[in-house]
Amino acid sequence: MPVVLQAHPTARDTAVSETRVSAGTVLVAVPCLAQVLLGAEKGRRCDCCLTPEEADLRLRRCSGCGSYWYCDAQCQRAHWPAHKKYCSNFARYTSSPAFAQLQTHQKLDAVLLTHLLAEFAATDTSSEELATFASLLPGPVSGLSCPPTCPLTTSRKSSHSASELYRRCGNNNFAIHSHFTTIAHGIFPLASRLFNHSCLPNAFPKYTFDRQHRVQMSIVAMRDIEAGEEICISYVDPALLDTRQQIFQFTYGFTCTCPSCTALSIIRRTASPPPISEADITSLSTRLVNHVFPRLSSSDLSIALPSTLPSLATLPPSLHVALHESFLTHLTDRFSSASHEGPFDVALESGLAVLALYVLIYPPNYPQIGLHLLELSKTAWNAHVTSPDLGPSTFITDPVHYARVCLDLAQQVLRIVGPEGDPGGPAKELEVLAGLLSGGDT
Ligand SMILES: C[S@@+](CC[C@H](N)C(=O)[O-])C[C@H]1O[C@@H](n2cnc3c(N)ncnc32)[C@H](O)[C@@H]1O
Repeated sequence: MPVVLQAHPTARDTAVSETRVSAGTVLVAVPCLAQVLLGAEKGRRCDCCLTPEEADLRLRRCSGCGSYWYCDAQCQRAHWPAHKKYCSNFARYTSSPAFAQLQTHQKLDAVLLTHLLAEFAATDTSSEELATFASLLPGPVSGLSCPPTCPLTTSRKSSHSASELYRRCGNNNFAIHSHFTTIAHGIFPLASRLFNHSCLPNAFPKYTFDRQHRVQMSIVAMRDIEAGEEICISYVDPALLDTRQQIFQFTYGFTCTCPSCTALSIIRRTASPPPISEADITSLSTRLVNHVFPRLSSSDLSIALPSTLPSLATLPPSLHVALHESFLTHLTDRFSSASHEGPFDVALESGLAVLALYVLIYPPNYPQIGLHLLELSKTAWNAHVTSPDLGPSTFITDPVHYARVCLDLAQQVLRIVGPEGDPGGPAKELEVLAGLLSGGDT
């Protein structure tokens, strides 16, 4: 493992790279200690390895509780040492008034904590994973009231109380995603022990599911990292420009001082209110695109993604209003409502403005940039197929060329994170689109 811990002035420790690593390198791969599926995924994925039900995989239900599903006997056996601690009590627990009155996110927390307590009851106390979890920094709120957990059928007393473990759940809890959409929450003690947060991270956690390794998190370098450089991941979506600092304080107990947060705090002191009228949003979008992609012209629409970060600190004051979360929301709404059925000139122009904002907010190669480039490429292809004449207002005169440029960039960005989550997804879409764009129909 090319990662070592070093003392950090405010965060106890931080992970540092021991050697130079290149973009795409898996820095560490760690197992999941306990996980809980989101409600919408329950019964659709194996509770042990998170593999989704497919035509050739019918999940089997636990006959003891009727609430857990497995690929097969192998997954059920792997889950059983912990699951048997709450299996016979689980149905009574979830229908109890104490559980029923919890909000959805509290129910998830309560079941995750139950799973964690069952792991502690089922596993040898000398387990490194459990010891690492127990040694994690607790969250900021000390008098946190622990949600009701399912009573365990065990006589063995854990040396850790539920409330002690619960204090470590909030700030050491990862959203497990497939194709960059959350499907479950999980505890990965070693990753929690190692990685601090930055809104401009140089690494990204991806998840893979299989029966052999169950659920695994891999921390991937998103760019080349020098020996001695701190390795950080982002705990929240950096695009939460207005709210992320509150989340850090409330959930994690720190104030983020990364270059992006420092620049934002200065910008916020003078920025005007966000634009509301359609005309103001359109004018701001155009100025933003011209600033981020100065080489973009109507004759050659090759988008050049800046290879070094266009810093928020050097954003002209006239563009500071673009950094309100509501502006990004306006643009993404405009893009998604027009990108399937048109008008395509609106979709392509608002989509380019979203890309300009993403390039400012996210670090180079962040998957959201690649996913958005894929959407832009699909939109340009749809425009070519359904409305070959985009009309005089659009600056994109050759949608097929534009689709190719966006596809190439999307491939470059998404290749760095590599295969993750379920089969299919963006990797498959890239392949299909590449096939269409290389066909004779252009
Ligand atoms: C998942 S742990 C990270 C590992 C931790 N540094 C350690 O030594 O165990 C999360 C906690 O680390 C601290 N932390 C993480 N990122 C930080 C940052 N950028 N600045 C200050 N504290 C941070 C906070 O206390 C947070 O609740």
